[in-house]
Amino acid sequence: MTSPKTPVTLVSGFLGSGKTTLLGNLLSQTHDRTLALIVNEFGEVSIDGPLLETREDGVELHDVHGGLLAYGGEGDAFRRTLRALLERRHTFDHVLIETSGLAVPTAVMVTLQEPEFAADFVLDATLVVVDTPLLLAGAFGADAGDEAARSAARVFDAQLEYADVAVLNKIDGLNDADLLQAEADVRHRAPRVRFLELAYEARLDTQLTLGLNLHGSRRSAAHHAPVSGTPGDLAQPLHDHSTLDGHSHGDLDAHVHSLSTHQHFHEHDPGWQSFRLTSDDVQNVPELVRTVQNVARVFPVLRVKGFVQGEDGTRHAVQAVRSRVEAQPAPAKADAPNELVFIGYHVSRKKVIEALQKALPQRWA
Ligand SMILES: Nc1nc2c(ncn2[C@@H]2O[C@H](COP(=O)(O)OP(=O)(O)OP(=O)(O)O)[C@@H](O)[C@H]2O)c(=O)[nH]1
Repeated sequence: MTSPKTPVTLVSGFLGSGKTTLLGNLLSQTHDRTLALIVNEFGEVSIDGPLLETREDGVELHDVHGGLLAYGGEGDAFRRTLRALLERRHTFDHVLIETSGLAVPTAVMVTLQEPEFAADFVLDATLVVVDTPLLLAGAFGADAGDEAARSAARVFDAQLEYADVAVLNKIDGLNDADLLQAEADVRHRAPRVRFLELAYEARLDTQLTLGLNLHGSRRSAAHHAPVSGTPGDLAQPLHDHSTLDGHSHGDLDAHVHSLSTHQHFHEHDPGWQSFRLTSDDVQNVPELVRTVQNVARVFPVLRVKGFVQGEDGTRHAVQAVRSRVEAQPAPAKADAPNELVFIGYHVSRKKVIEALQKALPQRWA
C-alpha cells in the first residue's frame, strides 16, 4: 500500500511582513504533528534560520539561503533539500516552506509538481502574509511614488495572485474599520484568494492553517470544515467554492496550466539587492536603532535584520521593516559576529557604510 502524500504549506509575503514570526509561533503551537521547515531568505546569510532554530525541539529546519527559490540556481538547492526530505519522509507529517520576501511561490509550486516529487508531496495551501498597516498606508499601491515602491507592489500582487489564504498580520494596533478596509483591499487585488485569516500578534490557528488540503486531487467538501469555525467576520471564506473557475487554485490541473503560463513571474527584478555589514565593536543598541531608522528613511532600504552585541553584553536581534526598527534581546551565541543584512532597491552599500560611519563611533564595513 502506498503511504499518503505529505502535505506542503507555502508561506509567502513581502519582505518583513512577519512570515518568520508567524512560523515561529506556529511551530511552538503545533503539538499534534511533526513539521519539517524549509526557509529561504533573500541575501547571502541566514538570519531567519537562527531565529527559528532556537524555537522548538522536534522540528527539522532546512535553510536554503542565498537568493530566491526559483528555477536553476537556488532552485537546485531547493530540489536537493526536497530530495533529502523525501528520504526521511516517514519522520515528519507536514512540510512548511517560507519563501523569501521577494519571491513569488510559483517556482516552488511547479517544482512540487515535478514527477520526482509529485508522487510523495502534495501542496496543502499557499499562504500570503500581509503587512496590514503597510497595505493600508498605500505602500503597495501601483501608483506609489518611486520605483522601489512600484516593484514592491508588483511582487506583492504576484504573491497574492497565487495565494489561497491571505493572512492579515500586524493587526495589533488596528481597529475594525481598518480591518474592513484591509479586507476590501485584498479582495479587490486578489479575487481568487479563498480565505482571509487574522493573525493577532502573529498567531495563527493551526487548525485553519495546516491540513487545508486545497490542492489535493481527492479533495472533499469536508476539508473546509475547520475553516467554518474561523473566528471573526473577516475570516469567512471569500468565495463560494462553486463559483471558482477552472483557472483558479481549486484544481491541480488548473494550476499546472496557470503556472506554466505565468513563468515570467519568476524573473527577478535585479534592482533588489542585499549586502551584509559586520562590526567588531560592541554596540550602543539604542543609538544603532536610531541610525538604522535614519538610513531606512534616507536610502531605499526596505529591510534590515541581524544580530549585535550590546554594551551590557546582551546579544540583540535587530529588525527593521522600512523605518520601523526594533532590537530585542536574543539568545547569547559565543563568537557570533555583529552583522546586519540590508535589503533595498538599487541601494548603495558604500553610501550606507558612510552613513553608519558618520553617525556611529563603531566601525561597520
Ligand atoms: N507589531 C507587530 N510586529 C510584528 C508582527 N509580526 C511580525 N512583526 C515584526 O515584524 C518584523 C519582521 O518580522 P519577520 O517575521 O522577520 O518578517 P519576515 O516576513 O519573515 O521577513 P523577511 O523574511 O525578511 O521577508 C519583526 O520586527 C517582527 O517582530 C505582528 O503581528 N505585530
